[in-house]
Amino acid sequence: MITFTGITKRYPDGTIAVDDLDIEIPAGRTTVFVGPSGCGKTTSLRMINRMVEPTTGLITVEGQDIRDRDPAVLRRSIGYVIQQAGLFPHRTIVDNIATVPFLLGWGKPRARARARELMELVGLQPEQAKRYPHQLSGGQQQRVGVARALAADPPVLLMDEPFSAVDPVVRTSLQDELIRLQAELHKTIVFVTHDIDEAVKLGDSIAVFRPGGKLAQLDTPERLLANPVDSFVEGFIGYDRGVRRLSFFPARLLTPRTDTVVGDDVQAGRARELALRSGEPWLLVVDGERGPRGWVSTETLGAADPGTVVGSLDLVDYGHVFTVETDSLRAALDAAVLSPAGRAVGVDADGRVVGVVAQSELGSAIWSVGAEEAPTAEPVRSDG
Ligand SMILES: Nc1ncnc2c1ncn2[C@@H]1O[C@H](COP(=O)(O)OP(=O)(O)OP(=O)(O)O)[C@@H](O)[C@H]1O
Repeated sequence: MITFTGITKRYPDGTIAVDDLDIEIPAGRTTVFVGPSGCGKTTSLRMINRMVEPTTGLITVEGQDIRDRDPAVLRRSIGYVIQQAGLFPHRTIVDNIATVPFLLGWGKPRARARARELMELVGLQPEQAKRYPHQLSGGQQQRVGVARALAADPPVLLMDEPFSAVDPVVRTSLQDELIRLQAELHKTIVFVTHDIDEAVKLGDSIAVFRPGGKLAQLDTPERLLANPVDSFVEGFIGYDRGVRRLSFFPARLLTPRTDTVVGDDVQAGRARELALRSGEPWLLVVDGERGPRGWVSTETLGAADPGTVVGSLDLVDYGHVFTVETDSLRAALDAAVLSPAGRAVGVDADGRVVGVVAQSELGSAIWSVGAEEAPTAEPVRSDG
């Protein structure tokens, strides 16, 4: 655990970067510092490894006052990852990763063996070991930065906007990798970002800073989205927080309809009867394996020869699907909003159709969870 008690940082020019901060950062979890530019996130982070010294207050790491630790020794026990990786340009990738083990006097063979192990852990290829940083992409350099921070297996990892300089696709994959690594390693991670979506995705808890270096709210992502303490926090997390909060509720809460799903070998006349009976303007057509083929409207069915099989009619693209067992209500809502028929197709893990959810049914599920605490503190994530 890391604790801040009454921490204030006033820079020599009089700027108060952090103002009387009290915070407890639990061990083995990810705590994200988030807030607008200049609100003291980086300063707070750097006080943990004594790159910045507080003006007043006490910081402890695992119960020990960090002022009692030699700063250089302390830093070797705390991994540090920054934007654009900060790699040594004239050292190979393997030697960049082995920096701290070298400093700890491990000896080159052992340090390099450890570095190669870490390259694999963070998803780098062995043949990249002998390259130099400029020969890697930005995303790969960030992976090297993470591997370097983990080299001596420190219990604490400080990450200062580590993924903000890469494009959104690479960024998503780096975030996914970090979630996977953390599930395995259980480090005490303090992660700085100004992106609330990144904070919600990665954080077990989120500390929202307000201008002037004060803590506005410290909470789980789900509680933060449900109950922002004031208008500053509400404005910062965005007024679409209600929709984002649906990520914490499983799509299993929905009951997909099956009476509006027809096989592609069913005749149009029969399908039209089904549609009329269900009162639905669209039927979902599936193939012999229950894979989705597309939507057919009652108009198309009405205009078709009753003896024609629906699979040969003009079908409308079924859009995105959601996986009923593993996706969230938000994924189901996205699927419904993006569907040309205004209905979401729910599938099982093998992509077979489980049923269809209309916007009205989604609406009642969303309404029913409105005031509820989410069943899980972790966003529901699909495997895919
Ligand atoms: N060395 C310094 N000397 C004087 N003022 C500083 C120094 N470093 C930071 N500051 C000021 O302290 C305040 C907090 O800065 P800090 O970098 O901690 O904020 P931040 O929340 O991390 O911002 P960003 O998201 O833009 O990185 C800012 O007003 C900044 O200008």
